[in-house]
Amino acid sequence: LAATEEALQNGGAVRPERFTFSPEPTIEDIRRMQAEFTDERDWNQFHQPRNLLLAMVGEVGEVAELFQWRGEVAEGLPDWTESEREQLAHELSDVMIYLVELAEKCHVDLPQAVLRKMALNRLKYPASKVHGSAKKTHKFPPHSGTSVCVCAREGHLV
Ligand SMILES: Nc1ccn([C@H]2C[C@H](O)[C@@H](COP(=O)(O)OP(=O)(O)OP(=O)(O)O)O2)c(=O)n1
Repeated sequence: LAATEEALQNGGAVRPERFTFSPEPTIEDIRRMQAEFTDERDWNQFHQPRNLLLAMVGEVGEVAELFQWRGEVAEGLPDWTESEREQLAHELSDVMIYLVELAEKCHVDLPQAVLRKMALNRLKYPASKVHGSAKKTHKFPPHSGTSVCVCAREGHLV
């Protein structure tokens, strides 16, 4: 029934089901688990913001290495082996772990910051204006991104 409803909404075309994540762990769960990991090892002394940023960028490089020289790959990575997919899962997790800890150490409440940023994205790229086009049709004036305060809940302006 759901597929039929979606097909009707899409003018008859059946889209493959979207891949979704598990609801847990939350970003706060990840922050807490990584905090426990670093506390247990007395590693906070090394985990200042700049070091975490460099560690994260290094892990982004490791993700890039997995895609290097392969050409474009289709969604779901159909031609990758299980081992290559697991390697990718490890490297993406490393990026996420360092990103979350970097945000923590910079006192950025990441889940809420994401909501505010998505609300700004919606304002900058109204669906009615940009539908089907990847062009940058509108730019904020310089510095407005840092001074505009948007209150957002669940990605919508309130
Ligand atoms: N000082 C450190 C070292 C590691 N980690 C954690 C966070 C990352 O999730 C993971 C990174 O470990 P490695 O530096 O060993 O990197 P890789 O797992 O990618 O191994 P390699 O670089 O050998 O491929 O371990 C950490 O929090 N702080």
